[in-house]
Order: sequence, then structure tokens, then C-alpha cells
Amino acid sequence: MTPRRPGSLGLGARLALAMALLGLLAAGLTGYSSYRTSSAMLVGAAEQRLLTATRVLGRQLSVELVDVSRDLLMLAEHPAVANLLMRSDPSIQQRLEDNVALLLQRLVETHPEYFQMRLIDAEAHGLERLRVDRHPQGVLRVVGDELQEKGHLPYVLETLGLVRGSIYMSPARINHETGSHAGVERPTLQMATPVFDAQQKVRGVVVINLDLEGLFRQLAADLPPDLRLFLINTEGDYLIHPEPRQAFAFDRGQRARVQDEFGDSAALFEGSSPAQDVLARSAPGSTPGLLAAFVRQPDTGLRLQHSFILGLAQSMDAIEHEARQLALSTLRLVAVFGALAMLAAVLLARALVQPLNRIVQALADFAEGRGGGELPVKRHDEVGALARGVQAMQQQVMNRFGQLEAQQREMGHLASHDSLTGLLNRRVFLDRLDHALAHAKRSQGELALLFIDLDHFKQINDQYGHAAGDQVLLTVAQRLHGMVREADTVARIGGDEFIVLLDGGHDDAAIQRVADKLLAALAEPIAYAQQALQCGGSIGISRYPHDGQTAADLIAAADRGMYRAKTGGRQRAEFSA
Ligand SMILES: Nc1nc2c(ncn2[C@@H]2O[C@H](COP(=O)(O)OP(=O)(O)OP(=O)(O)O)[C@@H](O)[C@H]2O)c(=O)[nH]1
Repeated sequence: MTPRRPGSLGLGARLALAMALLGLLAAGLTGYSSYRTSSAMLVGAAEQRLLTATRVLGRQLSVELVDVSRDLLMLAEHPAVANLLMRSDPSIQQRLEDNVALLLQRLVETHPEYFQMRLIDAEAHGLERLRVDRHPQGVLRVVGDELQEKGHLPYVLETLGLVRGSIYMSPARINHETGSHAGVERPTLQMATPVFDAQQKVRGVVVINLDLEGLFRQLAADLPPDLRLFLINTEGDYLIHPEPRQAFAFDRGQRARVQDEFGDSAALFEGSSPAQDVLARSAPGSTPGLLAAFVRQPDTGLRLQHSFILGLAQSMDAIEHEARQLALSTLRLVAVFGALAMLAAVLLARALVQPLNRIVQALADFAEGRGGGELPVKRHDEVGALARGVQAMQQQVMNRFGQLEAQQREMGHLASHDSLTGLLNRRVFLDRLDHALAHAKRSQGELALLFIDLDHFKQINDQYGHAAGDQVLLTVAQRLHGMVREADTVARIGGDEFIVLLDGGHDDAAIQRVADKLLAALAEPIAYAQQALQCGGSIGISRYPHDGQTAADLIAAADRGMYRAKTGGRQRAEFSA
């Protein structure tokens, strides 16, 4: 069998490789698609988280503003406040002032997001009757000449025009009012409500200045630190921004708007029914890339003049970091499964190919005559069927070989023997004679040849038919073979001619005795078809070295003797003259 070319991959190795590659490909594709799906889910989850957190923040802002409005309304409805503004009883003015001032002080103290609380008179050009400021050292009541006239300012003018129980809210702005202590030049929001007397006449205004940043510090206290907070007015201007330069840019004559940084947020400001919330990404190329949720502040029920848009953003890097972590763990899983797939492929390929190799080995052994080798014939699969086929083929080849050998043996026999009598034929006899002569020459031995020709054999053929002649020839052959010793050779060398080679030294008398024995045997009748056929023979005798040195000489000499026997009356033996 042709052995596998060195360096070429066997079927098992190729199968293992193919299966391992297939396994790796499947694991890789599964890993890749699960990574894609999971990272899309992660981004989706991050979007939902941002949106939910922003909505919660919006609700908290509304709740906070409602709380501020409650403080305002509580003060506006307080009898001491209206009495103070009405100056109804001068004897108790000072006490009233002190009591209400204390109340304002307590409120500012308990609300860290309050910069300032004031009670402003509707008369006297909107003079501040009471004013409590947050100061770096604590809460401070401002008195005397430091109290200012505020009647010209929108939060006084507009609040005085409101109905009882209404709340005014200013736009968020930087507080440029002088003397406002901690609130100076800080982002501020003013909320106010009118104070009415018993006759429903407006007497003044209660105002709270809110620390916008402080308010949002409180609101955002529970947010995860990686989230960025945005507060935006209804024009899109940033009021709170992680980069301080962006906040209140309009106050410095510039613009920094959410629409410019987050394109998709424009939907919040467009058309007659703008979106309530949007998800937006920062403009491509901006660093860091941000994913943001923007939500309109939910209605407070206070019919405020202004509202806000809140935004929370997370760095895309943070979200993608999670996706990268996921990709890494997916990769690790793919590597482990890939290795397992390769191992399984190698084991499976070995299990598949091993029985095939056994068949190949068995065929190689069989081809080299080393026997069939064990075949996996008991398997119930295709390999088993193949092994059974190979076994049947081997059996058939063996049978054919047996037949061929038998034929060869027969042909060999036919080539060396006479087909009718089974005696050696002329060619082989001459070989034997040559050998015997060579041996006799080497050992100074002697040989004798008896040349036998049947007498009147033709008559038997003619009279009884060819089959009778054959029977006679066969019987004669058996008788001759039966009469001589093992070491002697009997052959049929012609139609009715036989020859006997006597091995070893015999004197002429002994040879004559053998010839007489043979003549007697030939003279015996031969039974054929209920008849007794009579046939005798004439024998010519030659001897080595007496009558010749070669086979041809000896045969010719014996032939001559036989001829003399024929002419001498047949049924006799004659030595060569
Ligand atoms: N039946 C048969 N006859 C054969 C066979 N081979 C040769 N013969 C015949 O044997 C005869 C031999 O002839 P001869 O030896 O000349 O005749 P014969 O009658 O024996 O004469 P003599 O030798 O002078 O006694 C021939 O007629 C051949 O046809 C054979 O195999 N079978």
C-alpha cells in the first residue's frame, strides 16, 4: 500500500482541524453576536437609567418649589405679617417686626438653599421692611439704612399684581443686587407671593431668594458621582453645567445652549408641542462623548411663569467600559469554549479515525502477507460495514489464492506427468535420467534402462476401440509401477512405449529377472467390458556404463534391444548388442 506522504495531514488531523475551526467559528460568532446584543442592551439600560434618574430629579425640583411656595404662602397668610405692613398699631410695630424677622431667620437657617428672605412694603417705593440674608458667618438680619427700595424690580412689581395665593417665580439669573451677602453674583431664583390685608388690599410682598446651585446640590446628592447635572431654561441656556463657563453665559453677553452641544435636544424647543424628554448624544468629536437625558420639569400646579429643563449625562466611555468588560469576559468564554471544542474535535476525530486506521493497517498487513489483522467488524455503523466488506474481500482473495494454487499444482503435475497413466512424461524422465547419470558418474555407480513397447497394441485399438486401448495403457502403467522399487523410475515416453530406470548396480542376471517379471505382468489379461484383453510387450535393455555414457546413447541402445526383441518373436527381453 502507498504510505501517507511525509508532512501531509492525515484524515484524522484534517477532520480534527476542520471540526476545531468550525467549533471556534461557532463560538466566535456566538460570542460576537452576544457581545453586540449585550452591549446594545447595556446602552439601552444606561439610557433608561439616565431618563428615569432625570425624571426623578425633575419631580424633586417641583416638590422643592412647592415647598418654597408653602413657606411663602404661610408667611403671606400670617396675621403678624399683614399687621406689620398695615402699621395698624404703632405700639406693637417693633415687636411684630422682631417676631416676623425671627420667623424669617429660622426659615433661612433651616433651609440651606435660601439665600435671603424679605418682606417688602407695597408702599414707600417697595422698601424692604424685613430682610434676612445668609452670610458666610451665619444668618444675618439687615436693618436701618441697609434696607433698600425694590419697588422698581420685576419680582416686586409683578408679584404685587398677582391674586391672593399666587406665586411669582423669576427667571434664573445671576444676582447682581448689592448687599445680598452670600447671594451676590451667584445663580439665584426669586420666588414671591403678595400679602393682602383683611380688605383684600395688597400690602406687600414676601420674597425668597433661592440658591440655585445649593438647591441642586441637595437634589443631586444621591446621584452616582459619574453623572453630570444640567439645568437649562426654556430658551436652552445652561444655568448649571459641569463646566462653570457654560452656565449663565448669557449673563456675560455670550451663548451656551444645550441645542448646540446636544443636537437631539432641539426637539425640546421645537414646534407647538415640544418633546417632554429626549435622549441625546454630545456632538461627534466632543470629549468626553456624553449620553444625556433631558426632561422638562413636571408641572408644579403653581402656574409658575417659568420652568426648567433638567439633564443628566454619563460619559460614553463609562458605558463602553462596561461593554468592553463584557467583551473581555465573552472573549474569555469564547477562548475556553474554543479550547474545549478543539479538544472535543481531536477526541472525536481520533475516535472516528482510529478504527479506519485499524482497517488500513489490516489491509497493509494483508497485502504484505502478514495475515488480516483484527478488524472492527462488530460495530453497527458505516465503519463496521466497511470492516465487514474488507473482511469479505480478504476471504474472497484467500479463496481465489487457494484455487490458483491448486490450479498451479495441477498444471505443474500435468507438465511433468502423463495425463492418461499418471506416470512421469518423457521430458521429466529425461531430466531424471540426466541426474541419475551425473550421480552415477560421480559415484562410479551403474544404471539400467528397460525400454518396453507393447505388442500388437494397434490391434486392440482397432478391435475394441480407443477406450479399450486407453484402459490397457493405464493397466500396464499401474502394473509396471507396482513391480519396481521405490528408487526406480517408471515413465511413459510414447504411445505404447514405457521406460523403466533401475537405480543402483544390478548384474545382467538380476536385470533379466526384473525384465522377466515385467514381461509376466504384461502378459496377464486385462479386463475390459466383460472381456479379457491380451497384450504383451517386448523389452530392450541398456546399461551404464556398459552401453553408453549419455542418456541419448543409453535410450538408443535400449531401443535397439527392444527392436531385436520384436524381431526375435516379441514377448521377450533383449540386452543391447
Ligand atoms: N488407445 C490408445 N492408442 C494409442 C495411444 N497412443 C498411441 N496409440 C496407438 O498405439 C499404436 C502403436 O502402434 P505400433 O506400436 O506401431 O503398433 P503395434 O500394433 O504395437 O505394433 P508392434 O509394436 O510392432 O507390435 C498406434 O496405433 C497408435 O494409434 C493412446 O494414448 N491410446
